[in-house]
Amino acid sequence: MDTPRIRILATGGTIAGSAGSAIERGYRPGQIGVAELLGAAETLGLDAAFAGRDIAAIGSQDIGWPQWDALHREIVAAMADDGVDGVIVTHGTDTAEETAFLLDLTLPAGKPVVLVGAMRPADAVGSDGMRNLANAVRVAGDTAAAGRGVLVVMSDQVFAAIDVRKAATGGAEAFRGFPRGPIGNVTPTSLDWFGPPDRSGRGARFAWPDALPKVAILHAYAGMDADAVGCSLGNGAAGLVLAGLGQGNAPGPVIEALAISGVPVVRSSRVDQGSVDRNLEVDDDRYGFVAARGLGPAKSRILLQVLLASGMRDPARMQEEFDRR
Ligand SMILES: NC(=O)CC[C@H](N)C(=O)O
Repeated sequence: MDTPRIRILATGGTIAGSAGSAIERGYRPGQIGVAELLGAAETLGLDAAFAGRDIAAIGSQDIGWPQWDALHREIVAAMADDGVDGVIVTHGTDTAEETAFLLDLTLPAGKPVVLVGAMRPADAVGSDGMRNLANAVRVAGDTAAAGRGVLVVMSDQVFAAIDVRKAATGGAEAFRGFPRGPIGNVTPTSLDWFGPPDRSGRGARFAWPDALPKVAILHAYAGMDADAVGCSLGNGAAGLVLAGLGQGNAPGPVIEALAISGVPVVRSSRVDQGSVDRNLEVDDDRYGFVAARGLGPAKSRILLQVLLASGMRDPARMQEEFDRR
């Protein structure tokens, strides 16, 4: 293949983070702009041609609608540009799963779109940023990366947006995939996919919304009372996601309050692994709840926001979307 032409959209995060010294513990994410990032990437001698754009320079804990809207617009433009073969988004790791999944729901299968981050700042000893970026270049430049949805590259592994979660607060290998683990292994000089693309030719699942409605996540715990439900509704939540116990459970009074909340309710789990299925201990049919299946709370919230933005209200229709992969 000809030298792949990669567009890099920078948003910040630890991959652009700096402590000012290799032995400094504290650091600030989003300190290194795309020009400097590209300069560093050029020195690696990768077989790729780069162009870049700064979308934001933030820790991803601060990401939200304005950055997502800009990012989506830039990626759509890059997909339509004959001079671009693949897109890389540099991103903080804290909310990479949310951004990746939102883009996954709203972009057509076409050119590869790859999110990449780092767990150690650029000037730390053993920084993982440049290796992850080199790996992302390898993936974004591979035509077989298209048709797999939005991808996340971390620690020599490729994850699909629908599976990926940040599963550890520290260490370079902080990302896991559920229910599928990684769908490929990557190094700067190799790329192995574990199967063929599963989304080839698919259009965008949802149109890009005009805005995302307010949806709250309620984290369940032993002894939880129903206050959180009332607070969220009082603050204008248009939907609620329960980060429930085990299979999406919560104490009886919480379930009862959710049932009469008058807004769509998705039951997910605070547990990292496994799915939440319908009508196991909670009678979803009776209460009108939606079971999150394989999606964790953060991604359940994104999907519920997109469904609400599309005008959907019927829990049965919503369940079909949560059942889809
Ligand atoms: N490893 C990281 O990228 C964390 C830095 C920051 N909290 C962010 O998510 O952007």
